[in-house]
Amino acid sequence: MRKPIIAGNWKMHYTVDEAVAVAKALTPLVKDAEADVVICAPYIHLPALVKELEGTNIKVGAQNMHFEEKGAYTGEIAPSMLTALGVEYVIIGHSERRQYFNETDETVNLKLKTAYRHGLLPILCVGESLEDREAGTTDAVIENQINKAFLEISPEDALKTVIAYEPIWAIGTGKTATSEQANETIRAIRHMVMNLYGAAIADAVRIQYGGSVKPSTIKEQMGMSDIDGALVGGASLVADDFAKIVNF
Ligand SMILES: O=C[C@H](O)COP(=O)(O)O
Repeated sequence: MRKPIIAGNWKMHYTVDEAVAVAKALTPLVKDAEADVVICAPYIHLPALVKELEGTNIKVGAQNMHFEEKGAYTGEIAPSMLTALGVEYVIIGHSERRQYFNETDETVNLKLKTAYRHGLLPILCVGESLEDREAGTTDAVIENQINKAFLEISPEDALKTVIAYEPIWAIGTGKTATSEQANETIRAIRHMVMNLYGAAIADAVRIQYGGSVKPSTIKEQMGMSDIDGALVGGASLVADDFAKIVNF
């Protein structure tokens, strides 16, 4: 039985004070959640959020990190900087990083390896563009992302990964993939994981859906056979809305 996991990705929103206020409002609303709850916030919010959420059931994640341990990488953040704060999760390979910041399948693979080495739990994002979907290449595109992401990664580490399936055309557009579409692709991803690691790991690995998830869509999505949670952008910014999603 896979435990659901709902993660909010606050992207580039809020000042530190605003972020803390949302976290404070969210805490009592999700305290009895059956799902794992994570908030992935901008780097400068992380110390204050870890402090605010200490002793609650809400975990804190980063939205990216560098794959190197340290060095001359101006503007970057090393994994040990995150773990030293008490950050537990890190999003790797979000489509916005792939699209705007030259994230490649190779850097995604390097970042995953670094995350495991530091005990950070990665949320690995994969997904197709609208052109891919219309061309009927969705599964092939995602299989390539999955195979390259997990290159030389052990089954034990693979199991720690949360995979987020995010069709790029559904992110921030209000166009949600239908629950059936999302479930079908997530089932295909599970099959890809099985090809790499066998049935036991494929059955156990948690795979989220992301892309315009809202309080009104989550129940049906979570009722699907293979959807184990959600990576939520816009609707995670408001405590009431995110709580409704978490408490689906
Ligand atoms: O990381 C979250 C996803 O990009 C989804 O964002 P969204 O819920 O605003 O569509």
